[in-house]
Amino acid sequence: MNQPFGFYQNEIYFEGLGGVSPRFPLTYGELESRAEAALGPSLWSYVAGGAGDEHTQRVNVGAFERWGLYPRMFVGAARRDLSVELFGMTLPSPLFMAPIGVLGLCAQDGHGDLATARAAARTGVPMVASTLTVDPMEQVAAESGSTPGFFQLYTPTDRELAESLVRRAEKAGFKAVVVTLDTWVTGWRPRDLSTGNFPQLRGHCLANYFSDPIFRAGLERTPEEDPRAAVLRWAQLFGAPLTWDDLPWLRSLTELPLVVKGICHPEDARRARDGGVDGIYCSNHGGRQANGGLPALDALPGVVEAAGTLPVLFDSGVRSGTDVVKALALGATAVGVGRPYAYGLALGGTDGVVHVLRSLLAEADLLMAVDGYPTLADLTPQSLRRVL
Ligand SMILES: Cc1cc2nc3c(=O)[nH]c(=O)nc-3n(C[C@H](O)[C@H](O)[C@H](O)COP(=O)(O)O)c2cc1C
Ligand SMILES: CCCCC(=O)C(=O)O
Repeated sequence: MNQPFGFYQNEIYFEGLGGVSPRFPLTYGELESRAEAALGPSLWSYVAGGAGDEHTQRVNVGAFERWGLYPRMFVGAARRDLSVELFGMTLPSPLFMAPIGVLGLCAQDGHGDLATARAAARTGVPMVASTLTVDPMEQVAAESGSTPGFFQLYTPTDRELAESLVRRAEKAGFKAVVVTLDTWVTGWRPRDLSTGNFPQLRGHCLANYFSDPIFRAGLERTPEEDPRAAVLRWAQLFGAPLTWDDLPWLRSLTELPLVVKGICHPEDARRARDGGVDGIYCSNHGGRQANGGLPALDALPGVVEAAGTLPVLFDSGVRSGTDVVKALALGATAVGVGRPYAYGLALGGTDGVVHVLRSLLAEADLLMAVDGYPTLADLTPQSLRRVL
């Protein structure tokens, strides 16, 4: 489904909904409540939960309500073009799927990363595959068809292992490497601490490590023979607390476009740009890591300015097509959806993810039609007004 988006009117009302299905929820509230029932208490609290009292998570979402889009008339936006250039590729829309570790477990059959990659293939919306997938990255990459996929790296303390993961990602055909900087240690997450529920510690979602020759070489017995020891080894290796001194090494890991995720301060954006990255990913991890209170959307304009000509990817709090449009107007090149697509996966596998993505795109597209913004270039900070 790589056609330009701009035909939703016909698709939605006359052509069998174009992947948007009335079987699935059309409001975020209903999506959330049905996902809660489908996921069950422990997975639900892991996916839906955040750091501290989840203030940051809430303000991430609330920040979008503080902006309003000016409607413009006499524009004749009969056809919209939502396509975007990113890392030398033309994507049909600016939407992408943010990396979600444990995503695999959200599908009824436990192979949600593969189901999501199939949704990427069907929609043209790229998936950023987490390091923490249930199935190895090679299998995830193979399911995404002609839609480019990106690999998200959690940088282990063992550099050889990091290098091996990146080599495998290149070989598997991923088109960019996204290094997540804000999660070398897990944040204070009361919901998970109270239940002792960290799926990774039960050995879930560690396929990329357990299948890795460097990881395996560091074990006395294989993960199949002694899964407990393998999980403990993983926990020791998981996250390197990186400094700016490590950026040249990260840069040297690959010739693929390198993106750094978790940047919210303009000064960090500037230093990353000067350090040779190809993209800046403004995100506060959906409020799961720190409860510092800064909505990611409020950090976006400063990051965009500091990034200069580099593309800026954005996530954290996107719940609707109007949110996508507002993030674009504030300067994002591409906008990531997180929890909502995991909920779609929980409800309906690949079809559920396609539904969520197509609903977001349909709503964004229709907003651009009605309010008179036919292309992404028409969306600028001047298109918005602060309303609260
Ligand atoms: C259950 C869950 C697991 C996540 N795992 C990862 C991960 O493995 N790597 C990563 O960079 N970000 C991870 N994230 C963060 C997302 O990429 C994204 O930043 C966040 O979901 C955005 O917030 P939102 O979902 O509230 O919009 C995870 C988020 C959730 C909800
Ligand atoms: C150690 C955390 C890995 C998954 C993740 O990023 C998240 O749960 O937010």
